Amino acid sequence: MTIGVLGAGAWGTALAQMVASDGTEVLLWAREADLVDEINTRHSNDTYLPTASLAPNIRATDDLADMAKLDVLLVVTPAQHMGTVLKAMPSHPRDLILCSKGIEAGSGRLMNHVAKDVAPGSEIAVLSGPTFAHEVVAGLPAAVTLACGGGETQWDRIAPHIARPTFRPYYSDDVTGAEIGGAVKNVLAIACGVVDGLNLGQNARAALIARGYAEMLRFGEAKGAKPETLTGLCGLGDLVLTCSSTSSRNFSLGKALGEGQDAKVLMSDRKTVAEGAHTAPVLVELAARHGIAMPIVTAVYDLLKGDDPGKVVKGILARPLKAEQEAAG
Ligand SMILES: NC(=O)C1=CN([C@@H]2O[C@H](COP(=O)(O)OP(=O)(O)OC[C@H]3O[C@@H](n4cnc5c(N)ncnc54)[C@H](O)[C@@H]3O)[C@@H](O)[C@H]2O)C=CC1
Ligand SMILES: O=C(CO)COP(=O)(O)O
Repeated sequence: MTIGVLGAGAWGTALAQMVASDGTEVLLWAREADLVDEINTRHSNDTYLPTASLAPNIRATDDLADMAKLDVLLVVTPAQHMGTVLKAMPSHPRDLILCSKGIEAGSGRLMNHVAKDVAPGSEIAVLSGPTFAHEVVAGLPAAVTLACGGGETQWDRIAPHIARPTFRPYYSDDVTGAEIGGAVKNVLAIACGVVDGLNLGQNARAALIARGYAEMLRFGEAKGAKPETLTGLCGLGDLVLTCSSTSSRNFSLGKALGEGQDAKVLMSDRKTVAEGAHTAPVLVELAARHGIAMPIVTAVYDLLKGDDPGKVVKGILARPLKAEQEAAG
């Protein structure tokens, strides 16, 4: 069984290191030729994961044809580029494990639909959960949802190649739920960062996490996700992690917005990806299409367009009172 990782940002690099930790040979695709060189000669990735000291059994390439020949491929590009990168491959491995967290702008498609369209012969799985790359690369314990479109047969085939003593996947067959958890929590993490940047306190943050989670459940229900998937690692687990720490790029982006920095400047200066900023607009569109109220997601969208944070928060608090468990509204 040969295995590789598509995308050498922080998460792709950490996943490569985690898989390589038992001596497995891992092929890591980076789009930057100088990064390929750096990984192969210095075993580091100073741009995206400066804390990492990579195993020598990780080899990097910038040739997509090398990746096509593998049996299992972890796909870890930013969500908005996944379709383009997969399309550029001459063929596709039998198992594609999608690790990116987002929804395709324009089409509104989840990543498993994007991948299935480009690689109809592959079986799709989704790996998602509370996993900061710098902790995983350091070998600290983490657990994830590994949702297998190919069911238990696919799980039996791929789980041994992902599970390591400090990295614990849990089986699910709910690919949609696993994806929705990761995509929606990124937007909610921006909102929690805003609360932090505005010094609105920990009560407000807890309220936002709980009400944001209600939005995630509502959206998940409309898209056919199982609610129990969203109570798990890829939903609530990841929401709690990213809504509580400046290690999250999404949370940090929100914090800067709350502190009054300009959204356009913040986005144009970025080298790393804050997926929530790309997911928020498309999520607002999808929520409208499904007739679902997602006021926190909409507030994040407004902030990213440049609305005043104080005004947006006032608007959220001034909404009509309602039942906590009401299905919509
Ligand atoms: N960093 C983390 O702790 C975690 C990240 N993720 C997810 O993994 C995915 C990748 O994020 P990171 O590895 O953190 O990225 P990153 O922010 O560390 O690096 C940016 C990546 O984007 C790539 N890129 C830029 N322009 C591109 C283009 N036109 N085509 C293809 N690739 C391009 C860069 O080569 C680089 O690999 C995201 O969906 C993120 O939500 C998931 C779990 C944890
Ligand atoms: O998804 C993540 C942790 O599970 C990483 O979050 P950020 O992309 O906000 O840094």
